[in-house]
Amino acid sequence: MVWGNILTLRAIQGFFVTQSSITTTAVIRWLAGHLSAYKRRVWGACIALLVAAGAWLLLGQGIRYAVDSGLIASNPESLNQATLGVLAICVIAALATYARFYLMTWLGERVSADIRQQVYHHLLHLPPAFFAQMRTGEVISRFTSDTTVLQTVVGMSLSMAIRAAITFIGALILMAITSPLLTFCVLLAVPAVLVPIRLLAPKVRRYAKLSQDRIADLGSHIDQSLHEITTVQAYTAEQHEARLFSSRVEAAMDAAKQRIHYRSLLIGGIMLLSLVSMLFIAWVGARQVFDGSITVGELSAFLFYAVMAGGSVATLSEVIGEVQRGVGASERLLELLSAENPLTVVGQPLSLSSRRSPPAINIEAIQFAYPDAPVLFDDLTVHISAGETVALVGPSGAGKSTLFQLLMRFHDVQAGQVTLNDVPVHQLPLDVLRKQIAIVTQEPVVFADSVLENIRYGRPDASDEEVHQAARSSFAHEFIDRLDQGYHTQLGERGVKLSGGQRQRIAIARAILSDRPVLLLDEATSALDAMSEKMVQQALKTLMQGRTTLVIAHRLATVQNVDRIIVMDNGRVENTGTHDELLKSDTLYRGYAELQLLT
Ligand SMILES: Nc1ncnc2c1ncn2[C@@H]1O[C@H](COP(=O)(O)OP(=O)(O)OP(=O)(O)O)[C@@H](O)[C@H]1O
Repeated sequence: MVWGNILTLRAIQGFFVTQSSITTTAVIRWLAGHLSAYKRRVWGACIALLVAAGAWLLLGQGIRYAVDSGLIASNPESLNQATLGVLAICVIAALATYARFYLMTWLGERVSADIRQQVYHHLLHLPPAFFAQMRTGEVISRFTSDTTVLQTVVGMSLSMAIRAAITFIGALILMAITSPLLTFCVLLAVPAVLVPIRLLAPKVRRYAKLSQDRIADLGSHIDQSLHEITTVQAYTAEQHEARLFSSRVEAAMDAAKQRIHYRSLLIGGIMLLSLVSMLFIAWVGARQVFDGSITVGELSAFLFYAVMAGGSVATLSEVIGEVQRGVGASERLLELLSAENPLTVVGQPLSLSSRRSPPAINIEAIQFAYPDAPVLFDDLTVHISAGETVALVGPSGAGKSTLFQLLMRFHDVQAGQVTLNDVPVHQLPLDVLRKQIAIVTQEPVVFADSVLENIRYGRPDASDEEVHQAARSSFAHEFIDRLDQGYHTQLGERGVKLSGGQRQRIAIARAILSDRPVLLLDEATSALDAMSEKMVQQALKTLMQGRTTLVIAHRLATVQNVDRIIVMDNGRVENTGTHDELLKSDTLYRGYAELQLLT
């Protein structure tokens, strides 16, 4: 099918917009978009910035007045006036600086918090294939360190850069009023100062991004090794992990060294060029005082402005590196945001005629391969009637779990279609489709939350009593009751405080509570002891009534009584029938049954 081909093509090309196509303009537009939600504070910060810069500039005039009318003219009255004036200017400058600092830091925090939410929301909707391609540790690093860089850049560096730019322009104007000749000399020096910025800033930015990438590698290493700490320690792989980590730390350090090198060059180069220019200007100025074309006060004011202008350029040179770092961090976050979800509704969105009654499931001549993997299903057809309970059996790798994934549309088929009540899944909004299905996976998932909330995950609006009822049906109530704080016991990350069988019963309770018309059970009772399994099987049997159920089971004892068994091998349906029929007609199935002493 054409849509299938288009989707695969996109998936093969990868999820990302390539980094080179994210321009600085796009980054600025993106950040400006976030800032525009807080216009009043942005205006407030700009006004505070202008007032502070203006006050500092006015200080030069105070100095000129104090020198010419006070010092040189030996007039104490003027000197007092000038001192009071300068004091007032200082107070205004300090108040405006407070307002600027507060507002800009607030904006930095706010924007990075908003960006975290935007990126997280986006990621939540990306398909599992994206996370198979991108390591979660890397994603976490982009969240934490890149947004922190942005927070500093928007909150501090950007305001410093704007303040420095305003001060520079203002100082230049006042210098021009004081002495056009000296200002001309300053203007001659400006291009020289810009040369290192032009040459070195792109390098700083490149190495900043590389350095963040290396930090992300560290994040994913920590994430993986600490999550699997039991395996690491069981195989006494601590040394190996430490060595690997150390090599990654060094790689991050190397990238950082390059960034620091170019940043230092940038700062040092600009410093040197501005100081040399200042020296030259002071020399020309002193000669102008000699020939009487300017007063000592004017020269003092001019030098004050020149120092301010030089200081602004130095600030700019420092924060430009930081801003480049922010652009690098933004690029990495924009990359995450550019990842597209290929699983969109194709054509006119349809709905299901009845959301409550169990649907018929049809898999029609599908073709499917995982990205970069050989074809798994080639022309596979499976029909499941409404309300039927069907077991899928077959050797490992036959494609049983993949069928579940296709039913929930975690991947798209490349040809053919999967339908629910004759509605193709690719024409159903994803949430409508997935709200039809309750799944218990091979490795039951338990979140770091209370037992109550773990079960309620299946239906967030369920009452406590409904949660207890679901736990009773999955035979989980008894062990939950024995826990320290019963249903309020916190289960720890990934449910580490529970046994495999207990986790499975929590997952089954969640599925029971969710009360959805399709039930997918992937080895749902494999971790239970014989006694609990028997009880849970009984509970599942009741649950399956009035639902369309697909069960994957390696142990045939658990599926002997289902309506139909489908024997799969190598992505193909080998046979189908009841347990007794298959015992007679299917050698693969009989072989299984004999191994499990069921004959
Ligand atoms: N995300 C993936 N990317 C690439 N290949 C995959 C992916 N998931 C599964 N496969 C491959 O697809 C094939 C079918 O896997 P699947 O998990 O559907 O088998 P299964 O019948 O459920 O096996 P088991 O009974 O061991 O769970 C296997 O060869 C597997 O290696």
